Amino acid sequence: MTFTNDLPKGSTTQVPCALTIAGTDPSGGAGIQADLKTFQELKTYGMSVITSVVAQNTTGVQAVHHIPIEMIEQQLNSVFSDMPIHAFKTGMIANEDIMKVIAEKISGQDISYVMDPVMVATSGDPLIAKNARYFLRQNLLPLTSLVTPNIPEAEYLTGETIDTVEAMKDAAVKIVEVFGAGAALVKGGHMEGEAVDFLYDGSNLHTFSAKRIHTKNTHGTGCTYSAAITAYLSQGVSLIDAVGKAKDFVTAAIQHSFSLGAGSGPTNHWATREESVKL
Ligand SMILES: Nc1ncnc2c1ncn2[C@@H]1O[C@H](COP(=O)(O)OP(=O)(O)OP(=O)(O)O)[C@@H](O)[C@H]1O
Ligand SMILES: Cc1ncc(COP(=O)(O)O)c(N)n1
Repeated sequence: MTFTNDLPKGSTTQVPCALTIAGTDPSGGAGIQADLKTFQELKTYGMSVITSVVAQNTTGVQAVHHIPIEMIEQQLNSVFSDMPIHAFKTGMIANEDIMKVIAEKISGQDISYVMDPVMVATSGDPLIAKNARYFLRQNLLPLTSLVTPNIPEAEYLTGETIDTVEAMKDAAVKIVEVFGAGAALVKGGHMEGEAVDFLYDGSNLHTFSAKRIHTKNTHGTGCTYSAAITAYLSQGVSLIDAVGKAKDFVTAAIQHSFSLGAGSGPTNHWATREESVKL
């Protein structure tokens, strides 16, 4: 893929560009902050549209403020009307009204769309309204190139209990074949043993496996993983290679994660740098 189209006036560099549409994390481990750190680390120009401001840290969520719908729409218009976007992702989309404005903006766009179907934070705090889950599945899921549910999210999307590797694979297939996602990556962070994820791309199942790292510092792993996939897609990397490279990125980020804060600490977004210092 080349990036000669739609470059902003005065731009001297051809650069892959990615957008995240998500909520914030002032403690810097998850949400928009994790996404932008990941884009930057992977040398993709990062942009963001904020859906909700979340007061949260490593111990949990303290408060949530949703950005008014008109302001979300304005942010989307600002970016989509002026900037090249080679891939985008969504994270926390808290309610149906926010989902609607995003769906309107992105339907018909021929750009890779990665959905992290964020429902509950690592801390257990809910991040989207329960009644909005159905809308997400019916209206946004069919617009995706890839959806990246963890086990509880895949259980919601499929309506099935997932407690085996076979059930994870079946869920990935069902999310594509029945609910219309472009592809589905069911993540095994919540299972025992190896950290195994299954990708169904509409034709084949692919397995991505890494050794489980024994750490409580996994705040933001889902955000970081989906942002890394989005960054690689923005660079024209194929879906399967993008997931494989992003898996290596998130595994290193967990391996070198930080024991910051009193709860589940953040991952290390610069862990794959050669000069990375293990703290
Ligand atoms: N302890 C771990 N060791 C190695 N890999 C892990 C570990 N925990 C999660 N992963 C991997 O990290 C990625 C994110 O998976 P996970 O299932 O945790 O997503 P998530 O639940 O959306 O993330 P989060 O914990 O941020 O909500 C997956 O590739 C998963 O296999
Ligand atoms: C704004 C926002 N989006 C997503 C997550 C999920 O991340 P995690 O499950 O790793 O806490 C989060 N905590 N905050």
